[in-house]
Amino acid sequence: MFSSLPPASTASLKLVICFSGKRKSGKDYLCKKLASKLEDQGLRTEIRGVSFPLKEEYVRLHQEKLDIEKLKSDSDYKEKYRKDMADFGERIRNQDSGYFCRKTMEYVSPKTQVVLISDCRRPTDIAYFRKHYQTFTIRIHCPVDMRKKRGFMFTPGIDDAETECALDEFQSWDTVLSNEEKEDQLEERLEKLLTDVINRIKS
Ligand SMILES: Nc1ncnc2c1ncn2[C@@H]1O[C@H](COP(=O)(O)OP(=O)(O)OP(=O)(O)O)[C@@H](O)[C@H]1O
Repeated sequence: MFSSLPPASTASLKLVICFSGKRKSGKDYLCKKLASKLEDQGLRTEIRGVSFPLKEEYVRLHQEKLDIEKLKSDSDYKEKYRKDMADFGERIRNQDSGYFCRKTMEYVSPKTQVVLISDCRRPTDIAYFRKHYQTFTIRIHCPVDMRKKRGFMFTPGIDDAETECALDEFQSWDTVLSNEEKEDQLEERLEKLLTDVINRIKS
């Protein structure tokens, strides 16, 4: 029923950058910053999420009138449906752990050179991208106090679930990036990250 072979439409692709981090650690924020720096270097980028096709299929299969754009944003709306969607994703992943990784790559333009995956949550996500593409993996660290300032509130059943914790003990990141510093320190780290990513593309 499922196939986890990568889609064939990624002819120009040089690198898949995998972001991981706890809720409100700054995955989307840093993903956009890095994408913008890569674009400045003349590279065509695209931000995708493992959860994007999950959300799209969840909406398609459910009778309720869900708003996909609101589900992709940081609103209360997203929080309300997060748990049920996670369970839905789990059922599909149990049959094919690479299903949503492959699905999200199906939407990538053939002209895209660097894909940034904003939300890797499991070792199987990392394993999928490493198996099929040249990758660069990034774990974002951000203290809980700072995450709270950015909108995090511990929610039992979500923040202690596998979707939020499965990569806590994962060790083999290409880099660990702290997102607690002041803006100028972060800028320095992003420039270093950009150099490392470009080197990976050239390797
Ligand atoms: N270094 C930073 N400086 C200023 N604002 C930041 C910084 N990092 C993140 N933010 C802000 O904090 C909030 C949470 O960040 P973001 O949405 O990127 O987190 P996330 O890890 O993608 O969260 P989620 O897991 O819920 O999707 C956003 O409003 C974002 O703009």
